[in-house]
Parts: sequence; C-alpha cells; structure tokens
Amino acid sequence: MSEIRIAIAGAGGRMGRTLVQAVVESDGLSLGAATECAGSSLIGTDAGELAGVGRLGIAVTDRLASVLDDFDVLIDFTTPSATLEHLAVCRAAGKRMVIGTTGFAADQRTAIAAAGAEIGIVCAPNMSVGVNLCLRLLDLAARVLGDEVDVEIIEAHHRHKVDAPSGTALAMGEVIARALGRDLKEVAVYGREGQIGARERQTIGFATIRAGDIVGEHRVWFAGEGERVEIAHQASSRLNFARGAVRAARWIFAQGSGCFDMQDVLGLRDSSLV
Ligand SMILES: NC(=O)C1=CN([C@@H]2O[C@H](COP(=O)(O)OP(=O)(O)OC[C@H]3O[C@@H](n4cnc5c(N)ncnc54)[C@H](OP(=O)(O)O)[C@@H]3O)[C@@H](O)[C@H]2O)C=CC1
Ligand SMILES: O=C(O)C1=N[C@H](C(=O)O)C[C@H](O)C1
Repeated sequence: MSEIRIAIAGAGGRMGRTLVQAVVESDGLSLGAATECAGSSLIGTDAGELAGVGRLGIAVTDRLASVLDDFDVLIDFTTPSATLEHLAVCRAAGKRMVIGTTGFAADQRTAIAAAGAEIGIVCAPNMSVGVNLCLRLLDLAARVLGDEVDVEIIEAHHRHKVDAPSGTALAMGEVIARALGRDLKEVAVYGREGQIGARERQTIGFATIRAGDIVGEHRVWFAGEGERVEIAHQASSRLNFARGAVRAARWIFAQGSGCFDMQDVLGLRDSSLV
C-alpha cells in the first residue's frame, strides 16, 4: 500500500514543527509539503531541518495551491483566517483536512461544517486521546450531578497563546451545557470582578491563566454542598496533540466527505460509559 502524503500548514510554528516530527515517526505516512505564511523568513528552508529531524528535501512554501500534487491530507494548526484560506484551496482541489486551529468565530465554524459536504474534514480543538476521554467523562458527570452542583472550568496555557478561553475549555463547556439542557451562549461567564452578587446555579464559569511555557491544562469542577468532583487533564508534551492529528489524518484518508471530530476518530461518539 502506498504511503499517505501529509502537508503541514504553519510548519514553523510550535505545533507545525512537532507535527513534522510526528509524521516522520509514523509508519505509512510521509511529509509531502510544508507551508508558512507569505513573507515569512522560513520560506525555502527545509521542513525537516526546521523541525530538528534532519533534512527531508521538503522546502517550506507560502503557496499551498502550488503543492496540491504532493499531498493527500493537509494538517492545519495555524490561525482562523489562514485555516479558512486553506479550506477554500482544499475544497476546490478535493483534498482532505485535519484542522487543529482554535479561536474560530461562529461563521467560520459554519464554513468548515459546510465544506464537509464536499471533502473529508476532522476538526477538533484538542487532538489528545486523554482530553477526548475527559469530554465523555464530563458528559457523564454532568448528567449524574445535574443541577445540584456549580460548574467551573479552569484552563492554563503558555504566554504566547492568543485565544481565550481555550478551544478545549469551550468544547468542555458545550458538552456540559448540552448534558444539562442549557445553552452555553446564555449561561457562560467569562471571568468575574467587582460586586458581582451571589453565583447563579445555571451559570458555567470559565477562568483563564496565561503563563510561561505551560503546554495545556484543563480542570473542571463540579462543586456541590459537602463534596466536589474534579475532572482534569494536563498535557506535558505537544507530541500528544501531534500524534492525535496524525491518527486523525490516517482515519480521514479512509473516509468520504463529512465534517468529523476526534470523538469520531477515536470511536467515542456513541460509546456507553455506564
Ligand atoms: N487541536 C489541538 O490539539 C491543538 C490546537 N492548537 C491550536 O493550534 C494553533 C497553532 O498553535 P501554535 O502552533 O502554538 O501557534 P504558532 O503561532 O506557534 O504557529 C502557527 C503557525 O502558523 C503560521 N501561519 C500563520 N498564517 C499562515 C498562513 N497563511 N499559511 C501558513 N502558515 C501560517 C504562523 O506563522 P507566523 O508566526 O509567521 O505568523 C506560525 O508559524 C492555535 O490555534 C492553537 O490553539 C494547539 C495545540 C493543540
Ligand atoms: O494553543 C495551545 O497551545 C493549545 N490550544 C488548544 C486549545 O485552545 O484548546 C489545545 C491545547 O490545550 C493547546
């Protein structure tokens, strides 16, 4: 069987470099192309040397459209606007995508879902197996504990992260709100200050920490009278996310069109926990 050829968008970024490493380490996958934004000093450099895995003979380009013959699946961990540009190119060319970018506006999420009518897409704010297991556990915890507890979501990331709350924290909030029959748009509280009054039970609170080189931490409290349940995940390496993205690329290569997430890739969508 021939290898699945991967293109990495944003190959010079924190995730981009880690993704190159994960692809090179994976059996049955090869790096076919690597991109960076126009004007980047990294254009023309070797993607393998950039990632510290040795020369691969893949020069970083700023034109995804010029390397369409060189890849089967694009893995994109960049920015919302860059991902939407790449989506248009992949949609026109019938190329599959794995999208890890976070911070999308509602209309951008709608555009990604719509593209799923024509191409295969896996889009998830967190590609780690552990976080996706936590999403299932959060659904169960919310259903069991119900309206007897206050829900608070606390996340911490490195000082360079530009979006808040994290995409993962928002996904956790969505899962919990859905399980409790609430609309996250109506009940989310993003930080508190001043004379805010007593807490309303229905709210779901978010607290964001940005500091140093924290890879990614998420902690959800279900706090009641006399007891508190916590579900927490701590990432200590970006390879965790990159290996999940590679797994998603392998999975989507075998699918037709549709917009999926990591719950689909991991077979967790309809899994029973009780
Ligand atoms: N789903 C998941 O599991 C995870 C998701 N993420 C998300 O991935 C995204 C990237 O994170 P991270 O790697 O830390 O960020 P970085 O800023 O380190 O990397 C993003 C890279 O994309 C490049 N870029 C920007 N525009 C374009 C373009 N048009 N074409 C090609 N490349 C472009 C940037 O270049 P330049 O710096 O020159 O602008 C940069 O090198 C974030 O949204 C983050 O939240 C992160 C980890 C895990
Ligand atoms: O920007 C990051 O670094 C991360 N972003 C993702 C998010 O916003 O949830 C996932 C991970 O926690 C790392």
